[in-house]
Amino acid sequence: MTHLTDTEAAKPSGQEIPPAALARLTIYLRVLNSLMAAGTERISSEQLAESAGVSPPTLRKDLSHLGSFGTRGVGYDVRLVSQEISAALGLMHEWKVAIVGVGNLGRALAGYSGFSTKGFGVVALFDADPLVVGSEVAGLQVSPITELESALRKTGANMAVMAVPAGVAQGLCDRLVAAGVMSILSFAPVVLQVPASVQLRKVDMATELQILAYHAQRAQETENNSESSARP
Ligand SMILES: NC(=O)c1ccc[n+]([C@@H]2O[C@H](COP(=O)([O-])OP(=O)(O)OC[C@H]3O[C@@H](n4cnc5c(N)ncnc54)[C@H](O)[C@@H]3O)[C@@H](O)[C@H]2O)c1
Repeated sequence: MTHLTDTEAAKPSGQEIPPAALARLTIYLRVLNSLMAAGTERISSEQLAESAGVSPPTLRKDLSHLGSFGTRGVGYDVRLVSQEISAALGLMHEWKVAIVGVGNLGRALAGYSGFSTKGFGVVALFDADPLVVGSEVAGLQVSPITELESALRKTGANMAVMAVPAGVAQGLCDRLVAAGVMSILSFAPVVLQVPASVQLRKVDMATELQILAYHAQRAQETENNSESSARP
């Protein structure tokens, strides 16, 4: 069994972490944070890999993007690795999130307590509907979308979540970018254009469900084929 200590070597500088590794780092972070909450101080790479559902070599390769965690022996220091991952993911930074569109989804996101525990504070809510503007959601008053730029400045929001209909998404996205928001997460089912310097992530649930349906169908086909070939 391989154990590693937390001795830190020089970090590889300026290298971009591949997207698949980045996604897995968030899983390691979740596992490490629950271990920390349970009072666990050290963990072997095998145990951490198993809890995260990856192979130990994958785990070690992913963590190598953050630097070397060193010598064999006593396992990973849970707090240290969690801090390193948080730093690499930009989570030591204070993220102030504005939610644009306070309908079904925006309202649910605004009230989600998991954001603040992960370092994302919702600081502003915007909507265009006069019935929604001025109402209080998750302790914040919904601002009119006409005040987007001034309220972003006032609150210092540096990240935005768009939960608006597809038809208005590009226009609002352009306004967010012009106001200096460089990180945007959109739920609108539409392709958005942003300058290369802006990070845009899209959550497309319909596409995810279609991919899931494809895999479920493939699994069913494989099962049917193996059953028919097993028949005498
Ligand atoms: N609800 C879901 O489960 C779900 C799932 C996947 C994707 N989506 C997508 O997320 C988006 C929001 O979905 P929803 O269910 O919350 O819709 P919704 O109609 O309940 O909410 C949309 C909100 O956007 C506001 N809005 C409209 N135009 C605006 C503008 N120009 N400026 C600011 N606010 C504006 C509306 O007033 C409304 O409050 C949609 O694009 C939808 O397709 C929703």
